[in-house]
Amino acid sequence: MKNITITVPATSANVGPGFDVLGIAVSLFLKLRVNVNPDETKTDKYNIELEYLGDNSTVPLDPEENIITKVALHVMSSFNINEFPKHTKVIVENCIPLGRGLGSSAAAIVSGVLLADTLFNLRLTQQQIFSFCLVFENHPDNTTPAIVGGVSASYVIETTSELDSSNSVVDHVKIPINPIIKAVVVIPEFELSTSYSRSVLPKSYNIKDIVYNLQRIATLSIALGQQDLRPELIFNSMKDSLHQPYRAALVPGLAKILSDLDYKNTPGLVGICLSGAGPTTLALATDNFDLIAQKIQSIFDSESNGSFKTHYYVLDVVHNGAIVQSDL
Ligand SMILES: Nc1ncnc2c1ncn2[C@@H]1O[C@H](COP(=O)(O)OP(=O)(O)O)[C@@H](O)[C@H]1O
Ligand SMILES: N[C@@H](CCOP(=O)(O)O)C(=O)O
Repeated sequence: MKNITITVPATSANVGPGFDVLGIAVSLFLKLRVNVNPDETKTDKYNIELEYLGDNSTVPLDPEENIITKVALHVMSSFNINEFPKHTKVIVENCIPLGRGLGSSAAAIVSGVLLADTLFNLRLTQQQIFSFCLVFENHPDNTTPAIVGGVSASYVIETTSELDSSNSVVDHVKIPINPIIKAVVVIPEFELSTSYSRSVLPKSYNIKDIVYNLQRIATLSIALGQQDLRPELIFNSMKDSLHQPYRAALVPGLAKILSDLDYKNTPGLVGICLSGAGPTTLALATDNFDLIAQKIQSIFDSESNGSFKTHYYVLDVVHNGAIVQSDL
């Protein structure tokens, strides 16, 4: 019997102005416990048996449909491998809420690539891992920090087309973040798929809005790592004019949260934005974490007329990214 554990963190993409560029790894995890037992007689499709712990009842278990195994099969097929080793059992423990803007799909994709890599000792380079992930999620702002940890900025080169990212290459840089900063995420109890939340964005933008974000992404990438944090600099740098204004209609309360809370009226708060494609909000903070979360929750409550509940976590930034432990 051989055992592997793959752990991949949740990620909060965009961090305000960095649409499809910036992401931050935070301490909620997807964990795969894998064992390979060639003596077991049971044969499932592709030799793989999947089991989810907890409530992930909407997730398909068919290996061709499930995102983790689908990604692993894709990676394997590019090495002419068509089935998992006999008999492979994967137990999935997922603490990343689905469809909430915390990178659950990115974590699943990364885990699928690492699963294939580890089972078959493919020795994929980090660049190959990035490229395989891009086939399934054509913006690298979640997958990069899920792989490398911390806060990262990524760009894509050699994209052949929107549909075929297999020849694309991702490069990235890690952005220092002051260790006193934590991530307060307030999570509405409804799902918002990333593809739907992308569909409401305009096809073209006014140059004023583009410059607004360019100015902020540059200042934010330095401001986050400064030893003497300047809350006003981070707060103003985390504003956005490319996606949040359009997504506000999908997230009741978001507009008021972004306009009412600031670093002056909420001590400890250094910046606030939509997490990924939503509906979660991300507040970066140095103190008063629970109070900040409760303030955000009360706006969600009043603006949604109680039509949905929320819960929150105070999370650490995860500096190491995905981890594979294996006795293979
Ligand atoms: N651990 C997982 N196993 C299988 N499918 C998953 C897993 N995590 C996410 N998914 C799939 O990804 C979908 C959510 O992806 P997406 O809309 O991009 O939202 P987000 O990545 O922000 O959570 C889920 O509805 C589910 O289909
Ligand atoms: N840049 C993407 C990020 C989506 O993140 P997710 O966690 O919601 O999948 C976007 O804003 O669409």
